[in-house]
Amino acid sequence: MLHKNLIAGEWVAGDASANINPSNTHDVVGEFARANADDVRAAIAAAKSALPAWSQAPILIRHAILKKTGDEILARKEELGRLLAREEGKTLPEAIGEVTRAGQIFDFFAGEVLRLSGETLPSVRPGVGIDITREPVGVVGVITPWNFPIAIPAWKIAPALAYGNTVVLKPADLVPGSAWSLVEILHRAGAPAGVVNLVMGRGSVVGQTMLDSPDINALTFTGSAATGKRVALASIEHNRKFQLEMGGKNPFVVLDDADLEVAVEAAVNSSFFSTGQRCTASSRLIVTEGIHDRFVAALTRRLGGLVVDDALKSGTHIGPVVDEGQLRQDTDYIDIGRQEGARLAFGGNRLERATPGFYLEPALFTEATNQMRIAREEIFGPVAAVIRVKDYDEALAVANDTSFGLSSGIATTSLKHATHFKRNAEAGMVMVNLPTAGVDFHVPFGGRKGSSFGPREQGRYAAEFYTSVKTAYTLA
Ligand SMILES: NC(=O)C1=CN([C@@H]2O[C@H](COP(=O)(O)OP(=O)(O)OC[C@H]3O[C@@H](n4cnc5c(N)ncnc54)[C@H](OP(=O)(O)O)[C@@H]3O)[C@@H](O)[C@H]2O)C=CC1
Ligand SMILES: O=C(O)CCC(=O)C(=O)O
Repeated sequence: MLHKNLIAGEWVAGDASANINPSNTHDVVGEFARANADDVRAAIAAAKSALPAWSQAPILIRHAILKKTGDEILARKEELGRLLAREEGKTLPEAIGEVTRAGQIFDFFAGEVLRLSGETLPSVRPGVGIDITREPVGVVGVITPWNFPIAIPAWKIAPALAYGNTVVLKPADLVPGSAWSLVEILHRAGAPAGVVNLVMGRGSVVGQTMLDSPDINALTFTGSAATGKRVALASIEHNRKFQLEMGGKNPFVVLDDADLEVAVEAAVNSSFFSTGQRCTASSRLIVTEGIHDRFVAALTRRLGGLVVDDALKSGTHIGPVVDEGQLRQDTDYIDIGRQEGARLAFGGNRLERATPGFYLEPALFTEATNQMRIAREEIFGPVAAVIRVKDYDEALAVANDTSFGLSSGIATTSLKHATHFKRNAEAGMVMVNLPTAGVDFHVPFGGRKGSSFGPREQGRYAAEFYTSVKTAYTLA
């Protein structure tokens, strides 16, 4: 069956592209239609004409559609989790966790529809009243990456719809299956024609046509810094609101006084779970010298016990890398690390398994410095470098010496250091004795410096991007 694009409420065919399972490249997950530029323009036009009715729709209708969508996602989390693990390569428990998060996000924003509010203030002028209200921004373009195939579309589409906007979604070409399922659920849940449009296909065609359209009023993007820059430049050109979530080079600090077990578990999760393919993953483990050798020994032992295998197999801890291109990027960086003089203390080899897939042993470097490319550039794979430092002050300085600022973590039993780190880490999110990755669905998500641009995503803070504030003055 060809999975078609959804444009103006109709399923529209297009050139078929095969969605391949990275755990087994002989396994075709499904055939998905690729949209062309005309399809994209039709989707944008449909979103524009659906906007007036949707933005005025009774809030109970908007609430019901989002709630129904969230409930169905949660009811089908095992099945959708299998699809996600099969197309992206994260393990089945990780994939079911992501689907669950997507369902919870829809439920959360279904609730937000009923909590929309404004403010009434007195004016400095006698007899004048002021109302401050929020209105939809309009047609929202959503461009998403491959590493969270359902959660990222969910955390962009749910608030867009809750606040009365219409949507054109372009999911990553590598993983259209989960996005297609999400849109199909929304369609059946009653989203009117044109309110949610799905245009699958390549970024260079589908994404670029969205960037070039004067009729997209706001664009929300997650992906690489290079594409983020294109989104920014095109959006400025079109006077469009935009929001970018890009890379990370997140530090995880381990202090002498850390609980070793807590530190190792948080580091393994931060650096290697989800195959290191999270913008919140930690690829810099900054360790003070009193615990350094014990930490490296314990971490290496732990890595030796991890199973890298088919994402759907029970007992797999780390699934495959998403595709051949990303695998090449990971192994290139492993070579770069060696050439730069870091010591490969564990792993880094390509692995053969029962089925042909993109399997890579987790790679741990030691004796790295923060100036090396492996410590400065986003790798986006199961590769981490340990940087030895003297004390907390040096650890904090190294942690902040990066052009990114998404997430930051520390393992310590010292309240003083934990408190100081929370205040002084130059990142949008700080974790104490917890992994740098794996965030809640109901609180703000986003970073600083080169990691993010624009208002925060998720939770109530999402309203900043998806609404436009109006201040009205009335002479009574
Ligand atoms: N912050 C994060 O969460 C992520 C960071 N990355 C980083 O980016 C690197 C490369 O990954 P990649 O998937 O290529 O990232 P991209 O930035 O290319 O992809 C993100 C999204 O942008 C789309 N896109 C690509 N080109 C354009 C364009 N000209 N106009 C509009 N949209 C476009 C992509 O489409 P399509 O893929 O269909 O061509 C995809 O939907 C990774 O190795 C990693 O370092 C990647 C993913 C997520
Ligand atoms: O760590 C998380 O839970 C979210 C990570 C994420 O959003 C990303 O990698 O794009």
